[in-house]
Amino acid sequence: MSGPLPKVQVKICGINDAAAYDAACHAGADWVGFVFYPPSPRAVTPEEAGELAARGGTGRRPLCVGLLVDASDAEIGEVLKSAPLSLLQLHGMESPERCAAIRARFGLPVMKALGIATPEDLGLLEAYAPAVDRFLLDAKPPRGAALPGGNAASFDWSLLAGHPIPRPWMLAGGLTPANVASAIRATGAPAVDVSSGVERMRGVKDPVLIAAFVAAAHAEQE
Ligand SMILES: O=C(O)c1ccccc1NCC(=O)[C@H](O)[C@H](O)COP(=O)(O)O
Repeated sequence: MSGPLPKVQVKICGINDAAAYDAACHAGADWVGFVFYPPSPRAVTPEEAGELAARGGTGRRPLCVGLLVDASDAEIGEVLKSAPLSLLQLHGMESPERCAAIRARFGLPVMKALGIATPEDLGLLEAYAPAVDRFLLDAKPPRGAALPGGNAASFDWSLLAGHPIPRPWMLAGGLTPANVASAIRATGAPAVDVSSGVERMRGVKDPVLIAAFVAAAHAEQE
């Protein structure tokens, strides 16, 4: 017996104000991402993330993802005192051993972000697989970029064609309401992640673009 195919899941990353949080809830996003990386224009404090996640709303509540960049145990512990996270997104140079240690210490699932530019980059998947619960496949930061992610850069999606990915995963990097459907069709991504593509200016989310992105992704099926 076969039922309807599952919808592609959506994460809206870099939520930093109430309008964006409410728009993500209302649109039916599956996850919202909070950036705990002070140099980012999207950064929030753990307390701000906790307040946003506690907002009521008419829509379904998305799960909260904490984005961390080479954070220490002490920093992660501070974040978890205030922010109710369901998933830790590690977006720095964390090794497989560090990912495993964070997962064991904090008892939360870990999603490792990997920058993809060549077929060799996909070779890292096997090394990380035992240490993580999920992958986020993103573009590498452009030369000279100030941030390790959230740069509106995409990678060559054809690199993923026919390549087994040994954990659940999300596609990220340069996605927008206009290109997310083609990205899903080209890669078979079961989930997608966006930040810049739903902003009206760097660091400022646009509720209309959030709604358009979620609708375009949810119109696709795995
Ligand atoms: O968004 C940031 O400011 C950021 C800072 C440091 C590390 C990662 C960061 N963002 C990651 C993301 O928002 C996404 O997971 C991904 O890179 C896609 O971003 P975009 O291309 O802007 O949609």
